Amino acid sequence: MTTYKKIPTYILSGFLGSGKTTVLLKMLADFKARGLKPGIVLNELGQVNVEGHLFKGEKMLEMLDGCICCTIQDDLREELQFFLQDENGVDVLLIEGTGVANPKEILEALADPRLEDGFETQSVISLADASKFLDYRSIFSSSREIREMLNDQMSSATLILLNKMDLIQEKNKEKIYKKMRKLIKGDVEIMETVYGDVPLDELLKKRMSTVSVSLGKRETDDHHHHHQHPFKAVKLENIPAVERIRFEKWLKKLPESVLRAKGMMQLASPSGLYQFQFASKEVEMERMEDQECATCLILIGYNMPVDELRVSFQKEVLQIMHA
Ligand SMILES: Nc1nc2c(ncn2[C@@H]2O[C@H](COP(=O)(O)OP(=O)(O)OP(=O)(O)O)[C@@H](O)[C@H]2O)c(=O)[nH]1
Repeated sequence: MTTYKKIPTYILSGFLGSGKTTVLLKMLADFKARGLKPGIVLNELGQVNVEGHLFKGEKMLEMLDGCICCTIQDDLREELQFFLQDENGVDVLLIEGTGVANPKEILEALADPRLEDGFETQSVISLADASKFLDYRSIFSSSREIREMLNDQMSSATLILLNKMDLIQEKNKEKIYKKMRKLIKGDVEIMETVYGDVPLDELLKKRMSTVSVSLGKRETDDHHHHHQHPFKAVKLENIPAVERIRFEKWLKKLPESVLRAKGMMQLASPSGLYQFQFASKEVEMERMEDQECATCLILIGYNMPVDELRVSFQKEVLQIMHA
């Protein structure tokens, strides 16, 4: 029998804006420094990957406008085959789900008999935004589906990164740990992080011995392919130049139903094209090297009042009064 080396695979999980891409980029940089060739599977909720430029030159598959956990779980299976072809070989594979993906479903896709011999899941690294961990549990207390998804993101983990510790209120720490301990398996380690900073060796530890997914239960996919995501991504395009201060003010005043925003904006001053990130009520902007990209604003949230948001953007940011 021929034996060949399986590709060590890491799953990055965690809710919207918790810091998955931040950790992924650190892992990539470290792999390269060690002379390893990484492969990446990225899944975005919006129709466009606004962070695409960060991965220039990488072997990457993007799965846009869907979510690994439902409609494109089959695509994930198909596309993972890409990395099994000799010419696309990689030393290690990183899979980042959307912020609303259930890592169990990713594990299930990897446990497919056609893939099982090719990939070996080492760890499910789940990030939690420490500054929002308790808030989210109260905001979503009335939705069983979301609560379960948030809980599964923690309970399926083999390592938890309690991220954004710089934004946390000290008095909440004990409550977070209490809640977290109830969700995770006893021996799962929790590491406190800021910008996902952990030694790579900790992230790379093989923390998964057997994949606890029952393939017997795949039941022709009847149940989990039909749920509707309560989360939606809305995209605004062709946006004229905006004043940075006005835009940031608008972002910070967004209703709680908007959980995350990102995109590409043309700023009036300082003038230029900027990529922006909005998570945990914080805004980050970075000037793009390539100033030719199209502008867009992606809002991700839960039951968002889309028309109101569009109108308030026009009025408050673009100052179009007759919107
Ligand atoms: N203050 C603070 N900001 C952080 C930290 N970690 C990440 N961020 C910022 O939070 C924002 C979201 O981080 P990402 O790494 O894009 O989060 P994500 O989980 O990939 O987000 P989704 O794309 O929504 O799934 C970015 O602006 C990050 O720079 C942290 O520890 N502290």
